[in-house]
Formats: sequence, C-alpha cells, structure tokens
Amino acid sequence: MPRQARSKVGILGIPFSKGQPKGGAEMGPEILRRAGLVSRIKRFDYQVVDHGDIEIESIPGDKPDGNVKNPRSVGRANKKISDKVASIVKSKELCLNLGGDHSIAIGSIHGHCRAEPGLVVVWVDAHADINTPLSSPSGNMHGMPLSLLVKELADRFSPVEGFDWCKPCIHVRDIVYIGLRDVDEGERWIIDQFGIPAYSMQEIDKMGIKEVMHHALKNLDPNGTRPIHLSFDVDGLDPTITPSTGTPVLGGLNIREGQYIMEELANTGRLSAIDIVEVNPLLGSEKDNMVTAETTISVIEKCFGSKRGGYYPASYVFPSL
Ligand SMILES: NC(=[NH2+])NCCC[C@H](N)C(=O)O
Ligand SMILES: [Mn+2]
Ligand SMILES: [Mn+2]
Repeated sequence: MPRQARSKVGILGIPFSKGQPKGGAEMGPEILRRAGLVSRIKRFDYQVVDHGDIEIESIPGDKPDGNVKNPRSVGRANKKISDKVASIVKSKELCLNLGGDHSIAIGSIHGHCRAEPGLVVVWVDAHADINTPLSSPSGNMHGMPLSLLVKELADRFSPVEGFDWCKPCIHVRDIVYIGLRDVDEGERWIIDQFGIPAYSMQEIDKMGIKEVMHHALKNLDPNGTRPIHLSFDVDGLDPTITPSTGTPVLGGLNIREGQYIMEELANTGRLSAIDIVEVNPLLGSEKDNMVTAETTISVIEKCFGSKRGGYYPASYVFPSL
C-alpha cells in the first residue's frame, strides 16, 4: 500500500478571521487542538512537530481598498503565513495549517509554491473562493483567495493594498474543485472561461464520490507526480455535521464522502500541505462545536493514513506468548 512520502507533519495554527466579518474563526486552532487533534495524528506513523500559532498583528484603521475589506490586515497576515509555510514545507514536513478563515490560503498556497513550484490545488468547499476584488459581491477576502494566486486573472483587477509581496504563482488549470454548491456569477464565468475542473454536489450525486475522485486527480495531474495542496473548507461538508461555520450551505458532502476524499488523497502519497479552515466555535451551541470539531478531526486524520478498516503503526508488535 502506498505510504505518504513525507514522514513528518508540521502543524501550524493560524488564528486569523479578518477575511470575513464574523468573529470566532480565529479560535479554530484552539478548538481543534482542545478536541485532541495533535494526539490523534500522533497515533499514525508520523513525527509530529507543533509549530504553535502564528502571531497575528492587528492593523488599526484598516480602510477598505475599493470593495475589498481589511486588505492590509489580510495582506500582512498572509505574508507571514507564506514565509512560515515555505519554511515548514522546505524542511520536508507535511504542513497542516489550522485556520482561520479561508483567506489564509493566499499565504499558505503562496508559501507552498515557493517550496514546491509544481504543486496542484484540490479545493474542497461549498464555495469557489475565486472572486476578484471587482466580481466579489461581499468584499470579503475569504471569497477571493484563488483570484490573487492565479496568473490568468492578474490583469482583471488592480493590485490590492497590502499585497505587493504576493505574485501569482499558479495557473487556473492547477486547481480542481470538489463540493461546490454556492458559486457567484463571476466565479462561474471564470470556471467556464478557463475550463477549471469543478465537481459540484450535482456531479457528486450523478457520478458518486469514487468516480469524482478518480477523474479529479486524473484531470489535474495525469502522470500523478505533482505535490498536492489540499485546501479544505469545513463548509464543504454538510452543515448538519459541521454546523459551527460562518457560511453554511445546505446539501453538502456527507461524512463518508469527506473521509473518502481524504483517504484517496492520502493514497497518492503526494500531499504536501493541507489547510483546514472556517471552523468558528462562536457559531452554534456547545454541542454544535463538539460535532464540528469531531467531524473535522475524523476527516483530517484520514490524510495521515487512518483507515476505516483499521490500522496499526509500523512499530506495532502483536501480543504473543
Ligand atoms: N471561504 C468561504 N466560506 N467563502 C464564502 C464566500 C462567499 C461569497 N462567494 C463571497 O464572495 O463572499
Ligand atoms: Mn466555503
Ligand atoms: Mn472557502
């Protein structure tokens, strides 16, 4: 059975929520850690390095740049994220980023690209998060991360305040979407215009998750050699199983589809960075928080070789007489 190429996991907490208006997403790393994420990953054949939480500077009086809200705060935080993720990936750790809202993917993909320029992006989400500052209906940067990273959209909007450090590093065709069900007009136009492979919930219903994963991975990287960046928004899952999140959308992935996606990605042996974003413990009840954290961890651990059919580590010794 193929194993992960990387034998170390570097965990990075990113307590940042200025990419959207609701407070609480900055508490994502804390709730996932408290629910036992680190020890759950340690059960597998990985050496776990916990890099703690990145320190976020607050930028007072951060005025919108046109339609874009909190541009300097998002820009400053993401520059830091990029530096940190680049160094973690360069030291051969599988970089696990705990968000934070989805705007943190700007820095994490940018930093990952610095270490692994040939990467591909698997974006699991109810949303496409590829609005440009001009197409965004909300001005929230968690709905824009991909537009700042792709080369093909660079001439469609003016540089954003706070992002002079961020040069686009991927092509639109390096992305595949899974789980879409709330896509803005401009985003759909981009997907069609550039032919981004996009498996919405409709394709998942039609083809089943097995076929979707097969085609998604083939489409993205026919030879199966490129490093994978998984950006996993917990709102890709159905809100009944991840209720504590800022922009829930009905009709999402069920727990088994979520687990299967992760198992298939782990089987490639090519995962080199993962974002887990949009867990917001200030939304919903205490029970909702627990359900969200438990669901999220049960899905994340599949990236590290946890098997539903059971598992033992390489060091396991069967008890005998
Ligand atoms: N990462 C997220 N949850 N994104 C939600 C984005 C919602 C909407 N498409 C927007 O641009 O504002
Ligand atoms: Mn989303
Ligand atoms: Mn998202």
